[in-house]
Amino acid sequence: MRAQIALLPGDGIGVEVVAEAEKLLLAVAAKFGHEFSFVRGLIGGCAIDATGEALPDETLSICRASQAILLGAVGGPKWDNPSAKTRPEAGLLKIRKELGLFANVRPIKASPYLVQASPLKTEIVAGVDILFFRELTGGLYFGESGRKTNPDGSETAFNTMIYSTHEIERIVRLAGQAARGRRKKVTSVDKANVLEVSRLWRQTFDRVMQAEFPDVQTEHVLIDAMAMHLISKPKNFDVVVTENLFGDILTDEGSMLPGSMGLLPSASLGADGPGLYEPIHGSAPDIAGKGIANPLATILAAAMLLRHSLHLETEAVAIEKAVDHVLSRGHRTADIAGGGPAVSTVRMGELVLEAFLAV
Ligand SMILES: NC(=O)c1ccc[n+]([C@@H]2O[C@H](COP(=O)([O-])OP(=O)(O)OC[C@H]3O[C@@H](n4cnc5c(N)ncnc54)[C@H](O)[C@@H]3O)[C@@H](O)[C@H]2O)c1
Ligand SMILES: CC(C)[C@H](C(=O)O)[C@@H](O)C(=O)O
Ligand SMILES: [Mg+2]
Repeated sequence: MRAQIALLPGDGIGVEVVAEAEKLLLAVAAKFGHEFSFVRGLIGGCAIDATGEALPDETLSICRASQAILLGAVGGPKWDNPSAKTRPEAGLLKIRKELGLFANVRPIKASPYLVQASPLKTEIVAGVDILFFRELTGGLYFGESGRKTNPDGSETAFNTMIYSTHEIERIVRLAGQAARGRRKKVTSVDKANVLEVSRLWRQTFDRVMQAEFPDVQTEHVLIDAMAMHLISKPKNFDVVVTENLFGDILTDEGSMLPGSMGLLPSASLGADGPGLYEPIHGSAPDIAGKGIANPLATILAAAMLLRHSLHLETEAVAIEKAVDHVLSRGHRTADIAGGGPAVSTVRMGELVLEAFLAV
């Protein structure tokens, strides 16, 4: 098949990990006879430096003209000034909103080869397989916000958590559909004991699930309790659906089940148009430029890209198997090495490539 893929490496380790995923995509094209063309775009801090905008129009056009987008990460201390006109993260929020990418799918699967990499006990993490659906274009991230100076010179700032029925319905539907192909359970996470938005979320979830997915088991868990259950009994969860900020926080926490942020990919999907694929982690300024970042999250995001946007299931599975193989042989980047010997970002990319070419 022919496909155009937009590459947006972004900032910090984004550049390092996207380079490794790109090599894998090139190898997929060569091995399976596809024609992939890559177009590069600026996003985040590098885009602010070059154009003054975190998401230049040109990048958006490139993305709209592509079948899928692979993104590294945005942000870093250089652009952290709280009074700056714009921030790198604004570029990411804008691309999600502009492309209507309301569903952020984040699989959290503990590899049998990596149980030692988790700070949690083996009996807790072994066998964990959770699929998060994080709503991505609503909630506190996109509600009305502002800042004003009070008469006494102090300041007040606010953000608004806002959701409408149709925004909740569409993400709940995707979660219900996914559960049907899995263990048929959906957990909805909210704060309905306090927030009006969560009460609407809960009612809408119940209505959609009862009417359209009566065969799927459902439960509600409050966000604070979920933060605990996620690490005390993670095997209780199959599909989890939640609003934007709760999903952001819970999935970073959840990365400690497999053992590292550097292992978790994600897909951001809309009703139509290109999907956006990225690791869940950020630009990791503490390790950027050292060549030690784990590229597996981004390589696995490339596998999700092949599966969801290009419908190349065999190719996606081939990449996932190559990653498994490399981990089964004991190769580790520093984040999952537990102080033992570690390979570099580039070497990990090469090892996956070799394993991919060998099968
Ligand atoms: N999607 C994104 O682009 C995205 C996501 C999260 C954070 N950010 C941005 O990234 C910047 C840094 O944020 P942060 O430090 O809070 O979060 P981060 O995810 O960048 O890093 C958190 C910790 O995890 C480690 N880590 C992350 N990815 C890793 C990898 N692939 N291999 C090994 N270790 C890895 C980092 O070294 C760091 O110690 C901020 O500007 C933030 O806004 C961007
Ligand atoms: C960088 C930031 C805007 C982003 C988010 O909060 O969505 C990140 O943390 C993520 O998880 O993709
Ligand atoms: Mg996050």
